Amino acid sequence: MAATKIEYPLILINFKAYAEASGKKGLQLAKVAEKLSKEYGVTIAVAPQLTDLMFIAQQVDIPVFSQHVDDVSPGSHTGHVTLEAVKDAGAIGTMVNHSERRVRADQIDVVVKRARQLNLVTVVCTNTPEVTAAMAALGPDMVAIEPPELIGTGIPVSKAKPEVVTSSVDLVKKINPNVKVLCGAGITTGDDVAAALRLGTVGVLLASGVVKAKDWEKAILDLIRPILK
Ligand SMILES: O=C[C@H](O)COP(=O)(O)O
Repeated sequence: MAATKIEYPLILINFKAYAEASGKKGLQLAKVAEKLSKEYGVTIAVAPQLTDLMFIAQQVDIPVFSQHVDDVSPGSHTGHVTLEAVKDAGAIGTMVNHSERRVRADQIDVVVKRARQLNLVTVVCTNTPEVTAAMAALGPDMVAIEPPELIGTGIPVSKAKPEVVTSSVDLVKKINPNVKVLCGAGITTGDDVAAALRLGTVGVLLASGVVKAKDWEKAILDLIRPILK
């Protein structure tokens, strides 16, 4: 049964649509994350592929997020993903507006408000400090600043564009200090995570650095090194 509470710092691993983390392989990766999370007392959450959401949420005791959700209520909406379905699947919450799955600001607003009513945690992805500020005004639990040009490059935002992260953190503090800030794009090593935390974030959102690693356990162990309790 997936965990129902988030503690920070947070390492959120997005499985995207990578073949390496699809179906049973996705479950194996989530199990590795769960094992290391328990062993080292670090919060590691996963965002599996939507088709695997319930399958994985039922079998791991770490927070599980949906990668995306639509702004529709249950009903006549073929091919859409509702917040209710994500909750039924056992997810703690959802990401929304990932740069690979953008949605309109008015739709994000609906998702954030409805998610709050359903006690689901929201992570709104953003691309610039200005957009981060605008999204923080909607009151999600977290925003995740990710310059799209660094995604999947292995060049960490926390080192390559620290000013983007610090400006986002500063703006969010002014606009809605309750909103927590993650950063992502190119995060691969523990040093990248340490840099992200030094810049004022509460954690990272990452994908390829773990999903595409030859040895998942080694990759995650390196990532959590700076936050071991
Ligand atoms: O959701 C994750 C982000 O898009 C970062 O992806 P990445 O870690 O492969 O650069």
